[in-house]
Amino acid sequence: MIEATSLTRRYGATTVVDDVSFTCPPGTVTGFLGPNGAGKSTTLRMVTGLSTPDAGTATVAGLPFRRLPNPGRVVGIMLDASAQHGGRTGRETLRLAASLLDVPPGRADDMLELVGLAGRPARQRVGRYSLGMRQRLGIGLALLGDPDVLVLDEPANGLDPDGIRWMRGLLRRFADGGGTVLLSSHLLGEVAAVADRLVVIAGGRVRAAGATSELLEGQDDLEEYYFRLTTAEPAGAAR
Ligand SMILES: Nc1ncnc2c1ncn2[C@@H]1O[C@H](COP(=O)(O)OP(=O)(O)OP(=O)(O)O)[C@@H](O)[C@H]1O
Repeated sequence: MIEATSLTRRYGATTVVDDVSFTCPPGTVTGFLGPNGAGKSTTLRMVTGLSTPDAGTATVAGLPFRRLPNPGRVVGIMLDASAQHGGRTGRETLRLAASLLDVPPGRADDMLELVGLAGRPARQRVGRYSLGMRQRLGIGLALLGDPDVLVLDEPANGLDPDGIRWMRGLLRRFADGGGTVLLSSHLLGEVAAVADRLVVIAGGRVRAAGATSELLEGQDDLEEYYFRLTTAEPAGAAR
């Protein structure tokens, strides 16, 4: 599971993540929602040890990410699907990652199959991939170490409607098998379709958090509800 407690991050005089707390229990998908610049990526970077909080803590499977003995086997991460070397093929990318994680090379091929990149796409250079293909490769990389936890920044970005449906199914099955998923998005409708729980942030502060069914109960217009949540002043904002 993932536990964030009062996470805070400042850049210069600006607090971009302000006292953010949430829990992602095993067996659930948590959607982390907010508009551009809300602080989602910064929070995910703190959860995955890429950025050090100015205050607060984040743990994955009970430990701060940097203290996990074999992090790739515990948590699969996709923060930037375009971060892969463009000169390697999809298969080479996964094979190399498999050797670094010390998983059998055959697992790389299994992942290519799983994410729909087996065959010709596996032999293409990643630099030639569409954004949707990069997202698929990123998911394959995240799943390579057979982790219990997935942390994904905007995984639906660049996927076509079919791809989005595929991604939902994959994440649902992962969670139904006991896994923990935390994924970010700008789009409430898209996330509400798969997430059991939602954490909505704006201006670095949590605006709403809880079970999706409870938060959305009686809300006929998701867009309007989301707009209200993310533009209203947060409770106790005067500080
Ligand atoms: N390295 C940095 N230095 C200075 N400011 C930063 C840095 N990284 C992020 N920020 C600022 O922190 C704020 C939150 O950014 P963040 O990327 O976490 O938002 P986000 O919710 O992921 O947005 P988006 O949906 O656009 O990706 C923004 O105002 C951004 O400009």
